[in-house]
This record gives sequence, C-alpha cells and structure tokens, in this order.
Amino acid sequence: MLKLVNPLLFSYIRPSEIPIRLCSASSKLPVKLEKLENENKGIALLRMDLPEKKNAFSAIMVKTFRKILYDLKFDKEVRVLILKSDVPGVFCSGADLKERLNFSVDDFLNSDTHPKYVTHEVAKLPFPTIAAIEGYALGGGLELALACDIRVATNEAKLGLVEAKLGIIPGAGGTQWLSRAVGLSLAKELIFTGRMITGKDAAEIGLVSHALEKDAFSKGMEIAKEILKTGPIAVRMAKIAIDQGAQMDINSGLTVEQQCYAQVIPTEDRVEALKAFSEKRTPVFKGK
Ligand SMILES: C[C@H](O)CC(=O)SCCNC(=O)CCNC(=O)[C@H](O)C(C)(C)COP(=O)(O)OP(=O)(O)OC[C@H]1O[C@@H](n2cnc3c(N)ncnc32)[C@H](O)[C@@H]1OP(=O)(O)O
Repeated sequence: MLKLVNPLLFSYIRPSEIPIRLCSASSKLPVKLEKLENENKGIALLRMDLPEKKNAFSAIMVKTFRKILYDLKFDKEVRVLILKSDVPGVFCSGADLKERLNFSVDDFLNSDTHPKYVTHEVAKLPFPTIAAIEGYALGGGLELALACDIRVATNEAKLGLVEAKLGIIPGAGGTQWLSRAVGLSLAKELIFTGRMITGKDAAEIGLVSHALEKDAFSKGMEIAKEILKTGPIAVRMAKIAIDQGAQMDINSGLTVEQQCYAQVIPTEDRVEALKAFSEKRTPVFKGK
C-alpha cells in the first residue's frame, strides 16, 4: 500500500538537506551522536573527533554532520543537544584550510560541503543546543558554537573569528550571530582584527554564558539536566518565540510570543504542572 507522506514535511526539506550517503559505514566517523540513557534520557551529545585536522570542517566532517543533523531535527526523543569535542585542546578549527588550497571560486561558493550547511542547520534545530568549548574554537568552529543557543567554555579556551586574517570574512553565520551576541561595535572590532580571545574574556562580553576553570562539558551537562526538568513543548515554543521574535520589531515579536503561548495552553503538561503544584510534588511531563 502507498504510504502517505505529510506534504508539510516536503516543504521543510530543501535540496541541500537531502540525506547524504556516507562512503564507508566501517570507516571511523569524525562526528558521532550519542543519546544518553536513564536519568539523562533526552540529552544527546554530538562528539567531534577528527584529531588529525583538529576537528576542521573537512568534506567528510560536513557530510557526517549533515546526515546526523538531518535525522536529529525530526527526533522527538531529544530534549537538549550538547556539542563537544573528543579531541583535547580544540573544539573546532573551522574550515578545512588544506582541502581549500585547490578550491576554485565555484567550489568556495557552491560546494555542498561548506561549513554553513552545518551551522545553519544547528541554528534551526527545534530543541536547545549547548556548545561546550574546550581549547580552540576558530573561524567556522566559533560559528558552530554561535549557532548554538548556549555556550560554555573553559577560561583557557581560545575563541576567534579569524577569517579576516585569511583574507575572507566569516561565511557560516559569524557576522550575524557574533553581532547579535555581543553587539555591533564589539563584533566589528573582533571580526575586523581577527583577534582571538580567551574563554574568560568571552564570558565578560557575553559571548559565552559561563567560563570554568576546567571541564566546560560538565557545566553543559548541568544546564542540560536543568532543562530536562522543564516542559518539553514549552521549551521548544520558547525557542521559536525568542529566535523568531529577535528578527522582528517588538509588536510582531509579541504576536509571535502569543502564538507560541497559545500552543502550550492546551497541553496535558500544562494541566500536570498545575496539579503537581497543588499536590506539592514534581510534575511529570510527557511532552503532550
Ligand atoms: C566558513 C568559515 O567562516 C571560514 C573558516 O573557518 S576559515 C578557518 C579558520 N580557522 C583557522 O584559521 C585555524 C587554523 N588552525 C590553527 O590555527 C591551528 O592549527 C590551531 C590553533 C587550531 C591548533 O594549533 P596547534 O595545536 O599548534 O596544531 P597544528 O600543528 O597547527 O595542527 C595540527 C594538525 O591539524 C591541522 N589543522 C589544524 N587546523 C586545520 C584546519 N582548519 N584545516 C585543516 N587542517 C588543520 C594542521 O594542518 C596540522 O596538520 P599536520 O600535522 O598534518 O601539519
């Protein structure tokens, strides 16, 4: 029998998002998705692991990322995603500068392995995303962190949109997301100079929310666990309201907020929270 497919799903898939087949299932993949279990169920980890290129966005890295992200955005089990590196001393070193040595102008502009296909998709994920930055986050690597909702770093981490030093500009979201995170003037100073700053300094200007002595990942987990206790639909709706509202004038933003508010009011979770309050217990949310 013909299986009917929701037409809305088609409108959500653009050609650039068509799933990519990875060459070899047995080869070691540079990004892995891990879904945590038991009391941490709902938390997923995206672990970058391409040590020989310091987690640069090589073609295989981007293809693997895109495949995982394609599946992830429809995954109803995932409540929070943490992006981290398994390579000591680096979060992500940005575009693959070696592969680019032989790129034509057309390759630069039209390659389907451009880092923007990762960062733009991360920014569109429907659940909260947290970047745990330890070591270098440079160029596209910082853009990846900027695509996330929340960033935490170690004091010693090194963050920079260094593209101008390479004769280019950030091309995976950096000019837009950095200025929204720290303001136009500071973003311009950082991008025009290509300066690297420490995680500690990044916390002072609001580029990351927390800077830790060590172990940014633990801080990311702490935040993720806090999010797990809240209403799943509420969090997704809050993300839409904040992200869409940020691109609008205040009255349009307030209208979007009302539309999202209207989505949470009819939910079972809303009723459960009120019941739990009067019964002096913790609510058990079902995401319904
Ligand atoms: C779309 C975006 O907007 C555009 C961009 O992202 S532009 C790219 C911006 N990124 C950069 O400029 C970072 C380049 N890398 C570096 O500066 C340094 O490698 C680093 C600070 C990350 C680490 O330094 P260090 O610890 O001394 O390691 P280093 O010896 O340089 O690197 C180890 C290996 O990783 C490779 N590597 C590091 N970053 C790489 C990158 N971005 N692309 C390809 N290979 C890279 C090095 O070439 C080296 O390989 P080798 O052993 O075969 O020579």
